[in-house]
Amino acid sequence: MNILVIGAGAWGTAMAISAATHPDKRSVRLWARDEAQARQMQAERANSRYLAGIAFPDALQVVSGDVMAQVQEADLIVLGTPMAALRQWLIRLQDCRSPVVWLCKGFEAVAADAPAGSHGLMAHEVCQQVAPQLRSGALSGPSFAAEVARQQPTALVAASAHKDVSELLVSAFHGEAMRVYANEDIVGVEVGGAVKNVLAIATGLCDGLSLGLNARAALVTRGLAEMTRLGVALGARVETFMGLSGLGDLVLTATGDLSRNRKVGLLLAEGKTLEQAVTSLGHVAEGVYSARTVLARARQVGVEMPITETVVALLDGQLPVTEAVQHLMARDPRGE
Ligand SMILES: NC(=O)C1=CN([C@@H]2O[C@H](COP(=O)(O)OP(=O)(O)OC[C@H]3O[C@@H](n4cnc5c(N)ncnc54)[C@H](O)[C@@H]3O)[C@@H](O)[C@H]2O)C=CC1
Ligand SMILES: O=C(CO)COP(=O)(O)O
Repeated sequence: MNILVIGAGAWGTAMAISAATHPDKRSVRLWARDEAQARQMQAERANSRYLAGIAFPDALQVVSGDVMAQVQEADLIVLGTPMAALRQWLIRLQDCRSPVVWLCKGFEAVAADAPAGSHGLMAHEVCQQVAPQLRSGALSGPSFAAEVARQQPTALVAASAHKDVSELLVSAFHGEAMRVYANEDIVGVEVGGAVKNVLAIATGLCDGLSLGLNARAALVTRGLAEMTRLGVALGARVETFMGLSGLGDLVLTATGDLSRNRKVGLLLAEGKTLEQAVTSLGHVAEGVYSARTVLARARQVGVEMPITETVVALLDGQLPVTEAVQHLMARDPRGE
């Protein structure tokens, strides 16, 4: 199988390493848009900017330049870019004959001053809009790039409306260190992947303010409830939220110190501005860009998401960090 990964950040690189170490021989190319970065990776046989200290396997080739020539030769195209670049890539790849899958977890961003009622889309909705003929899907689930790149055991979920696409994803990545489960519920998988990032900002804040383990467990549990409410209202299945891309990724991201979204919350608790927090990461934290859209979509379908609402107020500078918890605790009592 010939796999092309587009986007050489932490996650694209980790998944390219994972596919290239698969016991069944694969040819894996990792395409970087920055030619200087590609040359450096070729020389060092590592991605020192995004995944320092992890050597590339022999079957991984780093490429740059004319991407469409690379696309022609691929049996599977994996988009490893952030959500913000997804739309432009799907437009470029709309006539592609091979399946295209994405790794990004988020909803399209909306500007703070966007007209009321405007909202961004989930990745599969963007695909339906700009490239409906593509055979496409998403790969998601609890997975820190550094652990996947070091071949530490990981389980992912392959979501697609096309059975042959999820089967291809399973055969591309399922191996000794990685299990890949298929799931037809792409709405549930994408809602889980996007909302857990927003909730991880909240738990980072909670832990940074030393509010305790009880508070963190409450945020994770009530966060799962609001994620599930939104997903079901958008057409997802409840069970998906008990799976890898729901509870699994929420627990990982909300409690794991490798998470960039959690780190944003920790940095805000330290008194950093949002800009300082985001700049210091050196990687994308999708929750920062998705939170407003998650809330807009929730309001549109009449779903309450108090934790997300609090995170949005914080990110928009409408609520001081120290008042965020009182904001949540002051809510009227209700049934669980
Ligand atoms: N890092 C992780 O552990 C995981 C990340 N993800 C998701 O994967 C996505 C990417 O995350 P990371 O790789 O960690 O981000 P990153 O910040 O480490 O790297 C992003 C990469 O995308 C490239 N890029 C940006 N715009 C591009 C464009 N238009 N064309 C081509 N390349 C472009 C950047 O140059 C950079 O190499 C995010 O949506 C993230 O939520 C999902 C699972 C795990
Ligand atoms: O999606 C991830 C783990 O599954 C990575 O989370 P962060 O983007 O918060 O690092």
